[in-house]
Amino acid sequence: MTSTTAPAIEATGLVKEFRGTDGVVRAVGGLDLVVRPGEVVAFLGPNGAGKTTTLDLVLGLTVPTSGTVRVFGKKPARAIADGQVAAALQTGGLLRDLTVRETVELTAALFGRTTSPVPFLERAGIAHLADQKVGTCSGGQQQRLRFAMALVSDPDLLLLDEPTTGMDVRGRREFWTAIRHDAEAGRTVVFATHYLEEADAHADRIVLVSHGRVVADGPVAEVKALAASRNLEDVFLALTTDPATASTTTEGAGR
Ligand SMILES: Nc1ncnc2c1ncn2[C@@H]1O[C@H](COP(=O)(O)OP(=O)(O)OP(=O)(O)O)[C@@H](O)[C@H]1O
Repeated sequence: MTSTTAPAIEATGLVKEFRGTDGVVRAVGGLDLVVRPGEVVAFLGPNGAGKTTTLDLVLGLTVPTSGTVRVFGKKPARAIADGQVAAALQTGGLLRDLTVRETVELTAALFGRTTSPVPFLERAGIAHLADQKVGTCSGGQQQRLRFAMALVSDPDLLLLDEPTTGMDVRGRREFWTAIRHDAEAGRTVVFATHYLEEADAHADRIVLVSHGRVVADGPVAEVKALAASRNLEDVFLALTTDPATASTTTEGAGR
């Protein structure tokens, strides 16, 4: 990891619209966010709130309709090329016919590294699956593999989209132990989740989004206090509404 004073993420007036059959969907609607190096941030919000789209924008997988996003002061593509950011996304990124070991070796090769895959497999708790074909791994095992792949470049910023979905209890515990260890070593971690207890237990800070905008942002205790509640679920329900009820606009741009 490298040391830098620039924000890990700086999003300003970020907007992303998609053209759909019913008009234009505003997935991200003017999002402002600064994540400082070393923070562990939980990104919460109802289905369709814009979490995945925001992570895609930070990764440069899609371009903003308007607004800007910088990663360690750079355009996302530059930060990725410099190995400063990596992600474990919900789907994709895996070749079914490779083994687990080969997958991590290939990832390392893409970064021009000849490092052994074993430490990454161990940290993701899947060393025992090294010779298993990816296509025969369970959903939770594949999630762990995506995590192992994300660790290969030793990124300064790790983006995780619903990282523990499909993981069993032991998997979750090992995963969060690994994340905490990384955070203590200075890695910035941003994770989108629907598991409020994971945000409560493992994040330093919660960013709650609804309809593509930040509706609450602060340390876990502060966000809970917003609804005079000790229960994060109450805050979530009080501050968010169902994006399915959101109206669409008729103008805008696609991906
Ligand atoms: N490629 C796309 N084309 C059209 N609409 C899209 C596209 N990607 C996302 N959307 C829409 O943008 C909105 C935000 O979606 P997004 O996946 O970012 O939400 P999310 O908060 O990650 O949801 P979830 O919790 O269900 O994963 C939704 O209304 C979704 O249908």
